[in-house]
Amino acid sequence: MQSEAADTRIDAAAESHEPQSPTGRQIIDFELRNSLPRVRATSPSSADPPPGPAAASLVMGTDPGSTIKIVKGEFGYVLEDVPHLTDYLADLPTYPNPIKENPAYSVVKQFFVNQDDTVPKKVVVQKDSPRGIHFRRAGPRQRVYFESDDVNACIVTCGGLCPGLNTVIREIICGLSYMYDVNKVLGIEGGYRGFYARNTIQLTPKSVNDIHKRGGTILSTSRGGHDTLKIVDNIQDRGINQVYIIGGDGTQKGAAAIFEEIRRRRLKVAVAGIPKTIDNDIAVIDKSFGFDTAVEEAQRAINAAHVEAESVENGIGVVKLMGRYSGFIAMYATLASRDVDCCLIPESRFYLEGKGGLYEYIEKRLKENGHMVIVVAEGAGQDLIAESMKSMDHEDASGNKLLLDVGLWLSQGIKNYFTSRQKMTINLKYIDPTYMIRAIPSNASDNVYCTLLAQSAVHGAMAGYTGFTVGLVNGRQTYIPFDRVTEKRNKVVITDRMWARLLSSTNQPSFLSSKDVEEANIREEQPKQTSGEVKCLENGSS
Ligand SMILES: Nc1ncnc2c1ncn2[C@@H]1O[C@H](COP(=O)(O)OP(=O)(O)OP(=O)(O)O)[C@@H](O)[C@H]1O
Ligand SMILES: O=P(O)(O)OC[C@H]1O[C@](O)(CO)[C@@H](O)[C@@H]1O
Ligand SMILES: [Mg+2]
Repeated sequence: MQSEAADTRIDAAAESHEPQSPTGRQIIDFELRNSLPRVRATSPSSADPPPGPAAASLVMGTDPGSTIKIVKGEFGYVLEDVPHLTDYLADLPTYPNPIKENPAYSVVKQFFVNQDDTVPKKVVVQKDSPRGIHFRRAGPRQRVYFESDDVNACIVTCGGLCPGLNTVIREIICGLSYMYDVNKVLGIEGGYRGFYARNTIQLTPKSVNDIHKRGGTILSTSRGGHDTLKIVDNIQDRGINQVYIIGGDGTQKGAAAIFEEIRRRRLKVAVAGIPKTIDNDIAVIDKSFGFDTAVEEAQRAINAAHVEAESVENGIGVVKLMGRYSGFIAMYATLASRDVDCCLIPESRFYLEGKGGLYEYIEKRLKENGHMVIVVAEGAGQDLIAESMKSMDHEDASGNKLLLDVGLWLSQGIKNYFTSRQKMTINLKYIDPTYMIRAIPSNASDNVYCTLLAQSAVHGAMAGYTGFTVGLVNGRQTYIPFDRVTEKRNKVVITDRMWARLLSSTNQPSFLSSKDVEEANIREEQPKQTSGEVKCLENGSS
C-alpha cells in the first residue's frame, strides 16, 4: 500500500497550488432523498469556490433513488461526489484555512488538495476502457466553512470492537486541536443511544494522550438503540456542528440516516463517518483499520494450533476466527501463516461426507503429514449446522444474525467421524481466540492508517463536506458517499484470484460445484457491484 504522505510529496510538483475558479458552474440543491436535483447557476464569488470539479464540460445529475452527486466528464469519467453544506445552505461564509498559519504545515510545498483531485475506483483498465467511477480526494482545502472557535464537535463509536478505535478517537481530537485550533470536542458514551441516554465527556489532547496504547474504545460502544430523531434533537440541543461517527456497515447506515435528518432540518452540521470493521466487510474501501492487527494476532492462535497438532500423532488443530458474513480474516490469516491446511469461510459452501468432502480431505492429510490445521470463520457452514441442529434464527440488538458455534460443531463432527467409523485415533484441539484478536491495541501500520483516516475526516468536515465516509481507495484517502459504502457488504469473491491463491497455498479441495460458480458469477455481474473490481486487498488481483 502506498503511503499518503509520500503521495503528497510526489504530487507536489505536478499540482497547481490554488484550486481553479470555475465560472458559470452549476451546483445541485438536494431537497429530499429521491427527489430530483434542483439545478441553479451560481455566479463566481470572490471567496473560495464551492466544491466541485471545474471542467466546463461536466454534466451533473443524481443517481435515481440515491443522494450521491453524480458528475460526468469526458471519456466516461464519473465522479460519485459527496454532499456539501452548500448543497442546502446558501451563502455560507468561508474562512482561510488556519493550517496556513501552522509552522508544521506552512513549509509543506503542496499541503492543500487541489479542488479537482479525484481518485479512480478502478485502476486496472484496458486501452479503450472508459475512465470510470472516481471519488473525491480527501485532504485539507484552502478555505474552510467553520471558524475554529465556533466548532462544537462530537465523536461516537458503535458496533463491535476493533483494534485502532482509540487511535482514531485520539487523532480526531488532536487533529481538530493542533491543525484547526478547535477545542470543543465531546465524547458520546455507549454508541448511538448515548446521544440521548448517556453522559458525555469533554475530550482534550491531554485527556486522550495515551489511549492509543489500549484496546477497546474509551467511549464504550453498543449495538441497537439508533433513534434518528432523538439523536438529531440531541445534536441540535447541544449545538453540535461536527459529528464524527466511527463504526461498521450498520453504523454507516445510521450515520446516513442522521445526515438525512440534519439536511432535512437544514442544520449547519457536518456528518463524517470513519469505517470500522474487523471483518473488513465495508464496500469500496481497500481495507478497514484494525484488520492487519487482527490478522497478525490470529497468527498466534494458528501457531499454537500447529504446535499442538504436530506434537502428537494424528493431531488436528481447529481455530475459529471472526467473520460473520465475510471470511477475510480467515483468508488472510491462512495465507499469512502457511501452517493451515484448510480454510473455511462463509462465502464458500463446503460439505463433510463423501468424495471431495472435508472428512475425506482430513483423512488424506493425516495420512500424508501426520497432522493438520483447520481455520474456520465463524460464519462458515451455518447452513450445515442449521440442518443438523435446531435452528435458532436469533438476532442481536442491531438485527445481525446470531451464529451457531461452527468451531465446536466442526470439532465434534470430526471426532465423531473418526471414532464412529474406527478410521484412526485422532487428537483434536480446538482454539477459539475470537475476541482476543479484536480486543487489542492496533499495530504500527494500523496506527498510521487510523491517523490518516482521522485527519482526513477532520479536513473534510472543516471544508464543509458532509454525509461522507472517509476511506482508502487504491491507496489514496477519499470521501465516499454513504450510499456507496452501505449498499452492499464486501465479501470474498470465490471466483476471483485471491481465493484461488489461497486454494493453491493450502491445496485444499475447493468444494465448489458448477452451480456455486454460476451463482458467484451472477452475483458479481449485478450492476453497481463494487467488490471484485478494484479492491486491492480483497482480490489482490494483479
Ligand atoms: N439500517 C440502519 N439504520 C440505522 N441505524 C442502524 C442500521 N443498522 C444498524 N444501525 C445502528 O448502527 C449501530 C451499529 O450497528 P451494528 O451493531 O450492526 O454494528 P456495525 O456498525 O455494523 O459494526 P460491526 O458489525 O463491524 O461490529 C447500532 O447502534 C445500530 O442500531
Ligand atoms: O459479540 P459481539 O460484540 O456482538 O460481536 C461479534 C461480532 O462482531 C464482529 O466482530 C463484527 O464486528 C463479528 O465478526 C462478530 O460476529
Ligand atoms: Mg456490521
